[in-house]
Amino acid sequence: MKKILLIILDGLGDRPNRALGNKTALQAAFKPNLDYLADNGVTGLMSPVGFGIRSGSDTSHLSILGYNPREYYTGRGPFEALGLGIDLQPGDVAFRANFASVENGRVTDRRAGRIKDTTELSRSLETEIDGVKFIIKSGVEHRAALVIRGPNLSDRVSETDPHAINSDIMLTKPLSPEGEFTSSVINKFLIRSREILNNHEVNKKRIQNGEKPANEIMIRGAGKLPEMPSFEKLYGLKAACVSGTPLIRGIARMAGFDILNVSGMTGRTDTNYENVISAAVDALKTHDFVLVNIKGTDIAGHDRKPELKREVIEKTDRAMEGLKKLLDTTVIAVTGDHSTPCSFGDHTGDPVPILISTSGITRDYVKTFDEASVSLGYYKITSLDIMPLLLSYSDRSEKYGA
Ligand SMILES: O=C(O)[C@@H](CO)OP(=O)(O)O
Repeated sequence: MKKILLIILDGLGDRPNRALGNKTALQAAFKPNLDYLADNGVTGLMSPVGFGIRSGSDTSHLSILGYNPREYYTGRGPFEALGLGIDLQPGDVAFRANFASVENGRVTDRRAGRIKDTTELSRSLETEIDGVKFIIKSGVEHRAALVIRGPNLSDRVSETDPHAINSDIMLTKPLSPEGEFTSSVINKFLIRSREILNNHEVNKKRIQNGEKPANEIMIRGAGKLPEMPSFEKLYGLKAACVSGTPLIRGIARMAGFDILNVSGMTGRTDTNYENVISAAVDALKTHDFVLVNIKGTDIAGHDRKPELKREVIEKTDRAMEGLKKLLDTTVIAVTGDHSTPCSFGDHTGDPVPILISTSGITRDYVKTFDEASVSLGYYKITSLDIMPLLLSYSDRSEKYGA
């Protein structure tokens, strides 16, 4: 039986970009190590969740790990909260929150200039209103998690993220009668937060320095704690997660993974790629399955920066130099969780390249790892097919039938 290393470059898939000579970032990148693995493996295109679905990183990662989101997904919020170390309790409602910039009642930046640190801002917003406790914890850049705790709370409330700039700021609405109390108490919190954030020293300083203020908190992905069987129970695999992204850490925590901390791992484009990959290689000594998530590709896609996306791919590739040596004992798979084309600036339903490499595998004829090349590869699959394939290539599958 072999070990399994699954490396996910977040938002990897792309479309041809004029700035890169009509190539995708993968096509334009110098990536000898990814190409080596593709050449010495099988490749193909993988559609996250299903063909043409514009999945989020939450539903796609769940499905890649074999948890059908249609069965287990209750919203993004609980995973963000768990990933930030909040001990979510049954009855809590959790949200993903963005610190955003607002001018004259309109959102000018959904990410407040990718602000570096919102810890002080989050601290200033914690409160209790009408018997409901508001717990807010900062994540990487503009990201945060909001958890509300109290009796009779419902996740049947609308989001306040317009997902577009120049849109009016929003309040929540109940999505059904059971969401009425929750919506009204959240709106009190949001109105109070605007006041606090607009007068906060951090924002005054940002404006003085010519930076956008983080003066609005927008929420989305309401959900309660999901119930999921552990990864070990599902597959008999002891698993570890190497990711600087709280959402991914939260999904892995829910699945019972060991969550590793790595020096220099930031969850941004400036992460220490060498440390991330070598921590994963180390973890293979003590674990059967290691999941790595590299977030930089998705950040570059959202920010419409094809050169940056190419750079993230090249840095990841360089850090992967030593992986060839593992192929006798390990199945190595590389893919994305969805496409974030730089030309679109958001997730699309385009399929993502996938490679699976290990010694002794029957190779296909593909020699380079990019969207067009792997379309000639062996597989056209959805994310729900990945775990059965990894189990089979690592000689861990149970026989189906007698
Ligand atoms: O967290 C993120 O990186 C993205 C989703 O991929 O969300 P947002 O657009 O709110 O930054």
